[in-house]
Amino acid sequence: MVEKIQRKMSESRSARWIVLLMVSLTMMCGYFLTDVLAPLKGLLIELFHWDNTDFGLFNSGYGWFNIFLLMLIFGGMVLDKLGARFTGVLSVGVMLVGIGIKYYAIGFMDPSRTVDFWFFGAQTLKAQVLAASLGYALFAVGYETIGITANKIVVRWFKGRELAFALGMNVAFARMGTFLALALPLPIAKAFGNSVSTPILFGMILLLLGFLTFLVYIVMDRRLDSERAQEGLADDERFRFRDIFSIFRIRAFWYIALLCLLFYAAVHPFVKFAVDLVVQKFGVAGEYSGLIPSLLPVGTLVLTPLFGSIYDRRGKGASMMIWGALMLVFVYAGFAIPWVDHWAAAVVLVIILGVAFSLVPSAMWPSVPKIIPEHELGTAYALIFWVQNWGLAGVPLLIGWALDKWGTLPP
Ligand SMILES: NCCCC[C@H](N)C(=O)NCC(=O)O
Repeated sequence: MVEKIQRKMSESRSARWIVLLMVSLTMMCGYFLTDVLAPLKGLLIELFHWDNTDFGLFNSGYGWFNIFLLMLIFGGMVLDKLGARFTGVLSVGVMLVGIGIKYYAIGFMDPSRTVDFWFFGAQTLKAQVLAASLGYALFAVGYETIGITANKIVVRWFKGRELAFALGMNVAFARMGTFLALALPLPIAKAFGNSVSTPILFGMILLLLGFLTFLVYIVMDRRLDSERAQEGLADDERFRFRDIFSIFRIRAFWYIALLCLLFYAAVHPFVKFAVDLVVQKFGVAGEYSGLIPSLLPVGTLVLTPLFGSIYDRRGKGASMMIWGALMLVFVYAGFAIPWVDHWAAAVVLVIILGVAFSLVPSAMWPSVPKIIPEHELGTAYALIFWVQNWGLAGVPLLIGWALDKWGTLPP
């Protein structure tokens, strides 16, 4: 009996849910670290004299290597060529080095030191901001690559079964990471005498635990491979560089990539600046300011798997994405109208944003394997993330600059 269960890994329901849990925990730690500094903006300004542009620049660092050095696309190709196990370990390693640099910059560098350099003209920057941004840029390479790796793993284990629900669960874990990143860093920093670096250290320890859970996945995935090899079902179709061009020729791929760019560029920067928005526009007192933005990931925790399971049963992915996009327009119109300034309006808008932020990802990610073959999936997800990263990097920079230029309150 035991032997039968062991041999039939591919059909074991519990095996695939354990794989999902292990990989999702790794991702959750990455998501925590991505936004760990978001609630600490006030402390960065108070203790290190960062301004909005510094904060915007730091956040834009997220895309520097992924976009300009094409690291994300290479990550996708490595994934398709060398497999999810190798790519996952590499990604976590890169994340740890990047976050280590950021920890050093925030915890040990002199905040008043500046550096002069040339980049489209003479520039002077705070050395601490530059080092933290470079660390963040490196971290983001590993983090984005683990994102596409996780998607490919879930597709491998769940294709033909409850795929959208599983991808939705994976996103839900990620959102839990974002929620913890909004809720925990400030209390942790305060508990350690206003130490901005301690929450980063806490995140690094979490990521090491996430690495251990990834190792559990590796063991199970190896067994699945040997089972498939015994049954003569080994995945022998290999990715070739020219497959990129066949991905480019699929029109639906471009629609998804474009929606991904516009949608995520609107939502993720909101997470970074949301605390500021509820304080300054909706007049919410400082200590409660993290609560309203944290409703966003909490709602998506339940809704993303729910919408995913609806998608598994009924389809209609395109309609779900269209509805999500329309809701987003409504929400930002509400944020932009000056007389909509009651805290209750902020709560309602964030809840609607949460519904939109569940609808679109729960339909978008499982739509990709419907149009792209599995051996090109890593590269296809990477290309979509690459397009998306332009927005993730550019919009925070734009917001920081706009706040410094037109913000009515001092930074
Ligand atoms: N700060 C999180 C950025 C996540 C970017 C990533 N490329 C992604 O889109 N992941 C899927 C998701 O829905 O978060």
